[in-house]
Amino acid sequence: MSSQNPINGSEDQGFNRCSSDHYSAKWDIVFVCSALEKKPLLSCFSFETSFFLSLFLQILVEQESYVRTIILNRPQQLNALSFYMVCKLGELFTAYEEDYNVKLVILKGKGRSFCAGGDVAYIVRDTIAGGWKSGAKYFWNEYRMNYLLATYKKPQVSILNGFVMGGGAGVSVHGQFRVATENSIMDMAYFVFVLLIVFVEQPRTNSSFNEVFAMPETAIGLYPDVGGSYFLSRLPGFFGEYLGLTGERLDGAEMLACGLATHFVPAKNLLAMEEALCKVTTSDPAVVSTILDKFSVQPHLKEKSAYHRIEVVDRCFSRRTIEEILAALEIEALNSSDDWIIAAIQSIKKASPLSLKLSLKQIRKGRLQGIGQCLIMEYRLGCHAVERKLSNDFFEGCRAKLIDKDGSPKWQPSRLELIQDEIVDQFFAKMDDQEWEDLKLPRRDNLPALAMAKL
Ligand SMILES: CC(C)(COP(=O)(O)OP(=O)(O)OC[C@H]1O[C@@H](n2cnc3c(N)ncnc32)[C@H](O)[C@@H]1OP(=O)(O)O)[C@@H](O)C(=O)NCCC(=O)NCCSC(=O)/C=C/c1ccc(O)cc1
Repeated sequence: MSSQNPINGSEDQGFNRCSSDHYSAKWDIVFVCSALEKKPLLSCFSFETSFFLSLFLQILVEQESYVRTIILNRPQQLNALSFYMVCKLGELFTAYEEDYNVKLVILKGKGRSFCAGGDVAYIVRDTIAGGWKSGAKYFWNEYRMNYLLATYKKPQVSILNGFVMGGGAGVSVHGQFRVATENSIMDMAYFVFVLLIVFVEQPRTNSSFNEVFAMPETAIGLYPDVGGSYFLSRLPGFFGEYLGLTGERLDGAEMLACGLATHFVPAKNLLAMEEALCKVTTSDPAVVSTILDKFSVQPHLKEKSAYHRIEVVDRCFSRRTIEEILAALEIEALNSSDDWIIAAIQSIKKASPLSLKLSLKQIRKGRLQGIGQCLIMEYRLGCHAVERKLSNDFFEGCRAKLIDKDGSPKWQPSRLELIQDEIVDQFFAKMDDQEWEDLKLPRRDNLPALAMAKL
C-alpha cells in the first residue's frame, strides 16, 4: 500500500504520514484507554511532552478480546477531526483489518458529539501558514481513510450518538453498521434533565439534541465531500440533493428512514449493546447484525420531517439547475404550510452560490460513479478550494462561521446569476501545478462481498 505523494513527491507509506512527516515515531503508539485520559495528569510533563500527549489522547482505543473500540476524544471541539486523528484512524483501520485477532471494529465519540467534521478552524489557520498544499494533504489522508472504510473487509459499527457532520459522516456512513440514537425524546422528565446539563454542566450547549446529521458544507463555501457525492446520490430519490444543498439537519429517526443509519438504538441501551458487541468472536456480519437487531427499535418519524414529503422533495430537487430548484421550491411554498420548504429556501439563499453550483454538479456526477471515482473528483475540488485561485469562499465561510463567528460571509460571486459555467468546470479539472497529481487510493485486493460500498 504505497504510492507517490502528489504534493512533495515523497513515498507515501499508507497512512503513516502523520507520524513520519509531523511527529517523532517514538510517540506513535496507541493508548489503550487508561488513566492517561484524564487531562490533569498532563501537567506533570514538560510543555513539549504535554503537547504530544494531548495529541495522542485525541484517539483512544479500548481492547476487549476480539473487538477494538476506537474513541474520538476531543469533546470540547465536538470531536472535530484534526490532521493527527485523520491519519491515526487510517492507520488503525489498516492495522485491525490485517490483525487476525481483531474481528470487529467499533467507532464512537466522547461527549455530546460523534464528530462535527474536519477541524476547519485549524485547517484554515494551518493552510494560511503552510500554504494550500497543507490543506490538500489533509484531504489526501482523509479521503484515503474514507475509501478504506467504504471497502472494509471486517464488520465495523459506528455509534452515532450526537452530531454527525461533514467529515463525521465520512468516518461512519461508509461503514457497514451505523447506529443512530434518539437523543430527541423531549418528554418533560428528559427536558428537565437536559436543562440541568445545559445550564449546570455545559453552559455553552446551544444546539438542539435531536438534530444529529448534516452536510453543512455549502454554508462554509465548500461542497459535500468525504464521499458525499457517492452516498448522497444513493439516498432515495433526490433526498441527497436536498441534504447536500440545504445542509438541513436530520435526527436519528430520519437517518434510519433514508438509509444513512442501519439501526436505531435508544441511548439508554447503548452500554448494554456495546457489552454484547464486545463478546463477538467472529467477523460474520450476520452475528453483529443479530446483536444490533436485538437492541434496535423502530423510532417515530416526526410529523414535520421532509422525509414525509419525499414526492415534493423529488419534484423540486430533481431540477437541472439551482435556479430551477429555488423557483420550484418557491412555487411549492405558495401552496403549502410546510416549514421545511421555507427553511430550505432560506438555507439555499444563505449558502455560497458557487458552492451550490459545485455541489449539485458533483452529486449528479456521483450518481454515475463508484466511491473511488467520487473521492478522486472531490479531491480535485478540495485542492482548488484551498488553493483559492478560483474562489476564496471556503476561507470566507470558515471565517464567518467558526473563526470570527459573525455569521455574515461575503460570498464571491455574490449571486447565482454571476457564476459562469467555466469557473464551475475548472473546479473539476486537474490542478495546474507540476508537483500535483490526482488522489491515489490504496489498493484493495480480494475484497469479500461485504466490503462492497455499503450505501
Ligand atoms: C452545530 C454545531 C455542531 C454545534 O453547535 P453548538 O452546540 O452551538 O456548539 P459550538 O458551536 O459552541 O461548538 C463547541 C466548540 O466546538 C467547536 N467546533 C465545532 N465544530 C467544529 C469544527 N468542525 N471544526 C472546528 N471546531 C469546531 C466550536 O468552534 C466551539 O469551539 P469554542 O468556541 O472554542 O468552544 C456547530 O459547532 C457547528 O455548526 N459546527 C461546524 C460544523 C461544520 O461546519 N463542520 C465542518 C464540515 S466541512 C469539513 O469537515 C471540511 C473539512 C476540510 C478538510 C480539509 C481541508 O483542507 C478543508 C476542509
